[in-house]
Amino acid sequence: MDPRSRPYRSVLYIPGSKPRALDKARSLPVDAIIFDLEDAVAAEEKDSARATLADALQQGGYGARVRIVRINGLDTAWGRQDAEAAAKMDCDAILAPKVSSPADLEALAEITADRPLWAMMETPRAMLNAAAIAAHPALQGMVMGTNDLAKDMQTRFRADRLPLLSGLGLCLLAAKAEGKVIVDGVYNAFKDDAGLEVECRQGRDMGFDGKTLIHPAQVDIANAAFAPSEDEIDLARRQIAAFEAAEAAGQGVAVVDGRIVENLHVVTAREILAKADAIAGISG
Ligand SMILES: CC(C)(COP(=O)(O)OP(=O)(O)OC[C@H]1O[C@@H](n2cnc3c(N)ncnc32)[C@H](O)[C@@H]1OP(=O)(O)O)[C@@H](O)C(=O)NCCC(=O)NCCSC(=O)C[C@H](O)C(=O)O
Ligand SMILES: [Mg+2]
Repeated sequence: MDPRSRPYRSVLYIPGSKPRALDKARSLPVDAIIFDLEDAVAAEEKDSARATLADALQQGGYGARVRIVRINGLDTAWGRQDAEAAAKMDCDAILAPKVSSPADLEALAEITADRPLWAMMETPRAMLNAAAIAAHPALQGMVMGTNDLAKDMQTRFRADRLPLLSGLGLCLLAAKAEGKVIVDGVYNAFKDDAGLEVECRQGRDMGFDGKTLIHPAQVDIANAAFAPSEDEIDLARRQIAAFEAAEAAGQGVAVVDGRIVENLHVVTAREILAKADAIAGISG
């Protein structure tokens, strides 16, 4: 299946070291899960987390949720063992942290062979190399790592994310140019629903496929923000009908709600309906 035809509205990080959270995720309405061996796992738990995670994935029960395993970097004490173990796990993709160039993906692919790869985009160099990273043939998707990016850029937190926008934009352009999935970074204040909603809306407006999350309480907000709204679905249907009627009458342009509708708008309208169908398919 084309990875871009699946919804990625909500992508929840779960520490690979926490059996209770690993179990809870089996019943959460998330589109994808990042099973984390990196930052969410303490150094002394790295080895046991690898085994705990392999067991949980082998037990299964994650349904249609896309299962992505985030390993430690190959430049750490745990990276190589993580990569070898992840290549054997029952998962859909392996996520490499702090990717800065296609060479990082190449080094991982030598260990993980034909497993699909995702890249954490979270260093200033990754922003500058985004196009080359997105073009790597093994790469399926990008995840913005806005915490690490903010750290490396020495930015201050701003609700409008102004300091991060150039990096977010570069990665979006790169992913879209290569037809790869791209999901936005996390919102750390997991009890601040209003702030999360604002950031989800910004991410959706910018073109992200969804948002990475750290807590189950964030899931419904992301699912709603990244799904087509009833109004968008209704407009898409009316645009398609109006354009087909215009075409049948020998015209190349229709007008709906006072705005022109051309072939390119119909492409967008069909994508909206396809996404709504895909969401209904996994929710129903
Ligand atoms: C943030 C947390 C530490 C909060 O944990 P906790 O205090 O246990 O929360 P609750 O008591 O409210 O939990 C209620 C129940 O929900 C389960 N739970 C909590 N978090 C998750 C989760 N992420 N996935 C699944 N289930 C979860 C608890 O087990 C409770 O269940 P139950 O007892 O059965 O009711 C915690 O949420 C947490 O650890 N979150 C993940 C943090 C994480 O993954 N961080 C790393 C990723 S972020 C990052 O690195 C981004 C990037 O690299 C960058 O640079 O930006
Ligand atoms: Mg990070």
